[in-house]
Amino acid sequence: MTEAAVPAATDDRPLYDRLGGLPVVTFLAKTLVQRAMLNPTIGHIWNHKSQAEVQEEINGFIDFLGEHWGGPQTYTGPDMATAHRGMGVTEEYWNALFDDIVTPAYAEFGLPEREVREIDDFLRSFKDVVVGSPSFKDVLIANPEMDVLAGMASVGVHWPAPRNAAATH
Ligand code: HEM
Repeated sequence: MTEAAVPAATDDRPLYDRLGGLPVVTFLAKTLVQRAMLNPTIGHIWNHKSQAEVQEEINGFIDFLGEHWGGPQTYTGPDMATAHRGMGVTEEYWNALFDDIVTPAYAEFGLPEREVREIDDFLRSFKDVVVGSPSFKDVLIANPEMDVLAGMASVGVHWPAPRNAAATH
């Protein structure tokens, strides 16, 4: 990023515009997914994804970020719990994503502190609906008669757990 592209701390435009719009959001989305695929801890998740699936995922990610960051995009994909339910994302995977990929990228790409804070808070806010789901295949192995179209809820595996599940009253 050139010095001229760095937005002032008082710039009141949406994050999308302060970052530089579609070219920068596209670059961030594709670079993060590309590095996730190459990462030794989480790369295996993409082992059997087709080129088209990966490209669709990146395009969906661009729309998702654009919609939330003030761009013109409309995200039409599944909500984040649905997108990651049955993926088996663990705490270790989550930490690999941030420690190996996301956090180093902020400095590498010279993003200003304010934008780093907003991006980081945004991405991390999805932790509860990304991390902790059992893998769908493991649920099936434990319940071989499960109706896979009815999903894991049909055999009593609810993820994320209903918000009031832990309530004691
Ligand atoms: C270790 C953590 C994560 C892993 C391993 C992961 C992995 C994946 C994979 C493999 C897909 C594609 C699903 C498919 O092809 O059906 C996906 C979808 C998606 N992920 Fe994640 N993800 C992680 C964290 C996040 C975070 C922090 C966000 C930020 C909001 C995010 C946003 C999305 C979105 C928007 C999609 C849907 C794209 C679409 O279908 O249009 N993911 N994720």
